[in-house]
Amino acid sequence: MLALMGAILTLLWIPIEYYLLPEALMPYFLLLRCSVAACLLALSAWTTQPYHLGLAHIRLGVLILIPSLFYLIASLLLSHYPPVGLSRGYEYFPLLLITIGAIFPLTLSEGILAVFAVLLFYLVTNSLIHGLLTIEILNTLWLMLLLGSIALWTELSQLHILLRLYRQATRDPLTGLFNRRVLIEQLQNFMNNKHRMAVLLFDLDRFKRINDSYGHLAGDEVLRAFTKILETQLREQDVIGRYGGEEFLAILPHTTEQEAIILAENVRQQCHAVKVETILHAQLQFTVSIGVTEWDCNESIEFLLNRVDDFLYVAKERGRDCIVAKSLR
Ligand SMILES: Nc1nc2c(ncn2[C@@H]2O[C@H](COP(=O)(O)OP(=O)(O)OP(=O)(O)O)[C@@H](O)[C@H]2O)c(=O)[nH]1
Repeated sequence: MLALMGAILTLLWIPIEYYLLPEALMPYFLLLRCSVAACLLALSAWTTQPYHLGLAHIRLGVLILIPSLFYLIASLLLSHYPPVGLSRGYEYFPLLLITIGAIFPLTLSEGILAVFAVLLFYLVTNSLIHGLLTIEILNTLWLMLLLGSIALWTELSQLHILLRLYRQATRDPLTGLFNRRVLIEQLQNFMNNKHRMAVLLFDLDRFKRINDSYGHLAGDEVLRAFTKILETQLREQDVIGRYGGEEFLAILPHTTEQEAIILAENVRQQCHAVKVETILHAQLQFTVSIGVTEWDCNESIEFLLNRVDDFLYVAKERGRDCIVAKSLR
């Protein structure tokens, strides 16, 4: 969007330059502006789906590089003529460039890199024309650093807000695990990529009784304790989330049913070992029922989730605190 706006503004400035620039320079500036507009248009058309951080960095780099090169060439062309009103306008260009970063939610290192890239271009351009570090160059450098710091602060604030919003949209606030929406998205991603996987559905047993006997805060503590068990017993590549009230789902990529049963059994055993202390210092224990299934490459999410839910139901019917899978029925 920004590149498209830049392309349009670059072209719109041509009639103004036509009246203000020395006639001999006009063909060069016409060619320069058309080339810059074409590059910016190409950049605006270059979109990538899904979002790719590495490519986003390259696009931001190119977005800084195109106007910086434009500034360098325009300044060199104008340096052969006595300063006119228009060339004074070009002096503001690096200041404008350094503030552009403020539009993006950049990290500290990305922001500093962008500021230094523009500073470097400014220094190279002006030392080619005026020689190194005149008082005017130092003055502009100081202004650029000031604006760059403000841009950095804005970039970091934006990033902070975005990350907070992202967390709120994707995480369960009590446990910090992924929410149901992310779990479904992840399942769909694995299915689209035809990844072999196993799915585990956990349901804490008689959880209502825990709430009724010890209070909701104690119930919340149990949910957190179970989250810790899942995080320690499952592997780094596994996707864990809170599926509903006291239900949790885990997606285990590249895992067979047999391997998933072993991991589920570790979780079940660990629940026996953990004691949760309530605010009234009572020690309470809990158990979990688990449904385990493996994805059959041709089935839909609904089929997969219904099957694992059926297995969980059977586990409850069998008296709870057990695992049910196709091979264990
Ligand atoms: N403390 C607390 N309780 C919750 C939360 N979300 C859901 N619950 C409670 O979880 C309980 C679920 O109860 P049920 O669906 O009857 O299931 P259960 O008592 O675990 O019985 P079984 O699943 O058959 O073993 C309800 O009492 C909900 O109020 C939560 O975030 N915190």
